Amino acid sequence: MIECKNLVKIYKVDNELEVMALQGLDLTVEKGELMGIIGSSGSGKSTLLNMLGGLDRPSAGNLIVDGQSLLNMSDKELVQYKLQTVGFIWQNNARNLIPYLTARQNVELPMLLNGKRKKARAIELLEMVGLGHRLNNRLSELSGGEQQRVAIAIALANQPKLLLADEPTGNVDTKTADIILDLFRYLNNELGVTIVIVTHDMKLTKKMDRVVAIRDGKTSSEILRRKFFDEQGRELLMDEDGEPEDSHVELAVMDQAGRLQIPRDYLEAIGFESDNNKVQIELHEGRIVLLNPDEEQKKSC
Ligand SMILES: Nc1ncnc2c1ncn2[C@@H]1O[C@H](COP(=O)(O)OP(=O)(O)OP(=O)(O)O)[C@@H](O)[C@H]1O
Repeated sequence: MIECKNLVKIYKVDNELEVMALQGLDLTVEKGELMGIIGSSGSGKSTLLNMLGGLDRPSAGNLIVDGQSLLNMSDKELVQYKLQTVGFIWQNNARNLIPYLTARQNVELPMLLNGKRKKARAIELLEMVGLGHRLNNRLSELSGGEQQRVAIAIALANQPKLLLADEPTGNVDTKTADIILDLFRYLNNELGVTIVIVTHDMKLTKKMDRVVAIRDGKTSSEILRRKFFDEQGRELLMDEDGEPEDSHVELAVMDQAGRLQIPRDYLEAIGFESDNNKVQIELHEGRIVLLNPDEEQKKSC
């Protein structure tokens, strides 16, 4: 569904300063996948989502979504792409919603922009997100979690193949966040829509099969759900409460040139100083070992 290769985004600030928000990012997302993206503030998560949603254009690299290259698209094609291929859900749902319209009118609006007005479809979508009983309520009469569900129905209005959500649970409590994630999972199963969710919430990431971590504008690691097997080699399916502590494993992502990012706390554990930019790499009994060169030199004296 998504093929990002060596994606670069440079922002120009005051026509002089350049900020390299994405520094050669690689990412593949399969059709029908529900996956998460995490990373500290400023790592490039929103920039990536904006590129995927066609809200901004990449500076270089390759970005293909549903067979369409977002680098070479004309402005007209980009408008169609935004209307038909992707749906967006923001943390601040004021970007999705119009407060003085009812839930149903809000969902009808994007269909109207796409040249169709389908009352029945709007009702169907609101029922799908569990708001069949709130169709004619104005947005201001709904709770934060309910408003976010209207935002999801709006994002689905034009039957997108890809749903992008930027911190969709950032403004709601933990219980509502769980309900919203369950809703995403339900929609993913029912409609087969591919879903990419940016989140800070590590608890949410524990509920996903795959989470990609971004650091300094690059994919640094992938957190994958581990598979557990019984004595006969059959896969054990866990319910959420029965999941063990080590339900996920984190793997570093290596780029095509063999480069990988080493977590800062690992470097600190070997006494690596941040003003030093070299580590000693050794092959030891079939394992690659990183050593602090200063410590090694002291030992050999
Ligand atoms: N429009 C812009 N103009 C200039 N710099 C920008 C712009 N948008 C983002 N940046 C810079 O690009 C980098 C990545 O920003 P981005 O918003 O993608 O990070 P993020 O991981 O989403 O952060 P957060 O979790 O705080 O939202 C940051 O250094 C940011 O200051």
